[in-house]
Amino acid sequence: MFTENAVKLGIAPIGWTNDDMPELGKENTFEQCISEMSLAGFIGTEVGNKYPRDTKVLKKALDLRGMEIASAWFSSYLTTKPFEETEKAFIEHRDFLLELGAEVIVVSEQGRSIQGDMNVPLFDEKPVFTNEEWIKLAEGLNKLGRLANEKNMSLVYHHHMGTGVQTAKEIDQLMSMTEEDFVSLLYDTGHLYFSGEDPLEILKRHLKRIKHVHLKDVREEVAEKVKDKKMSFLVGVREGVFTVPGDGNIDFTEIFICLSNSAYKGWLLVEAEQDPAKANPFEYALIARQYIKETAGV
Ligand SMILES: O=C1C[C@@H](O)[C@H](O)[C@@H](O)C1=O
Ligand SMILES: [Co+2]
Repeated sequence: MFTENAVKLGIAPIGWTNDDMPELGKENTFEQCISEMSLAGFIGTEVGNKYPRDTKVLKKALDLRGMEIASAWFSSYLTTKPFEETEKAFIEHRDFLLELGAEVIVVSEQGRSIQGDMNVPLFDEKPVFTNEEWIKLAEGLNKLGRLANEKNMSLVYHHHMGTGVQTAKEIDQLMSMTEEDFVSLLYDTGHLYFSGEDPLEILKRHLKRIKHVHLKDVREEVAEKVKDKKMSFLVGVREGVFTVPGDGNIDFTEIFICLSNSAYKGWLLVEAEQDPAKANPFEYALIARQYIKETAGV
């Protein structure tokens, strides 16, 4: 389905050790994590909290396994902190990724985010940005995107549950308020489905802006439970709302067809945070790899 070399397959470390809840998978080492990724047939990864920060050490460990860095998450606070603070941290993050050879920088606005609050009900209390916050966010992202472009890199914005950019309407608003030369979109299937959106519809609508893909599946019955029982995002993750493609309720067939028929070039990165004590990360990486082979032909 995908033409040769159009996409690269990666997997995030969050199934092995969870940066948002470091107690999940604390026993799994960095070396085990990247070895199992490679053994399961992936050639890339994003940076997790156990990865060495020394780029030479990190690159050597990855090179030994034929792996590379696709990107790493950056939390912006454009709506709540002075721009200069976010700018300084962003430049450091950009330069770290540049040294590692990454081409995209994942950015998610965390001003008033509830994604890290263990006890705040996800569906009742997500932030809704005011006009003033939207303007700060859009203007700030345009500036950060310019800084990314200076190094031939792209800023890819991560819409996320529990943040001010979660729903289809909010994604549309962000895309319309930012400049396409500076702000691209990270398409995360799991966050869209969990939010109650149609991932395929968003893909078709913003295809031209999408420069990075997170493949996450959702267990529908757990998503319903999170909503009904007013659980937080993190409790939902612990309960198993997310899983690897092929193991949940999203049918990726049309998604892969749409991406492969487009000009998309870049990473398809499996990202399925769940409790590694319940879902063995290596076993689930193999399930994902097999599903992608069968469904996307790569
Ligand atoms: O890209 C992501 C990074 C994680 O830290 C986050 O919580 C997860 O849900 C995600 O999509
Ligand atoms: Co993601």
